[in-house]
Amino acid sequence: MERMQEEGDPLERPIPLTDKERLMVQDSWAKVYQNRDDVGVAILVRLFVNFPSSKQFFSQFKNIEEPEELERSSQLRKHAGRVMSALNTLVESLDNSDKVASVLRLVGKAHAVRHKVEPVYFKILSGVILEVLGEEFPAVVTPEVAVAWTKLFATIYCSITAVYEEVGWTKLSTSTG
Ligand code: HEM
Repeated sequence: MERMQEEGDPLERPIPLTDKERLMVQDSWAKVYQNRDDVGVAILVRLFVNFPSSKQFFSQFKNIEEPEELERSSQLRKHAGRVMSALNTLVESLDNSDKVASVLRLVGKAHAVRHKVEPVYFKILSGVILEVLGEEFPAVVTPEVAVAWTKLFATIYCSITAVYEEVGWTKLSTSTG
């Protein structure tokens, strides 16, 4: 019975990071964060190009398809900065579970209550981040480092969905799974 829980989507399995994995996440992030503007925009453009339904929440570019035009959108660039900055706070605070919980609470609450974003998009975004980081920083984001990041994203996703449940999120659509 218990083994059942170990199967399934790794992005939905919240296993705590080991000390070594925390360091791997922090070391790799330091290199990524040096290029935060470009990386953040590349991640979000990839999200919106590969998963066009994720654009529906953004008034200013929900009807834009051209990657170059998406890249220029100030609303996209602003959100990219916010995502990178929140991730930076989380990575810097891996030893402080209260801080991690409070950041995720704020992010979860705002996206559920104000932006009405289906929680599945957080999982989709995590997959896109892993993909872009692996491509852009192959020497840094080795398979072992990617496993550590996957564990962090699973923790983030589970905390976010817990907040969604707490605020009484009800699914509006079935089109995104
Ligand atoms: C790690 C993941 C994410 C982080 C850290 C994050 C962070 C933020 C922050 C800090 C804000 C601005 C403050 C606020 O209104 O609460 C924001 C706004 C917003 N986020 Fe996210 N976000 C994430 C993922 C997503 C995803 C996956 C979507 C949808 C696909 C999304 C859609 C939005 C929208 C629509 C806004 C409002 C944009 C605006 O008013 O211009 N976010 N996000």
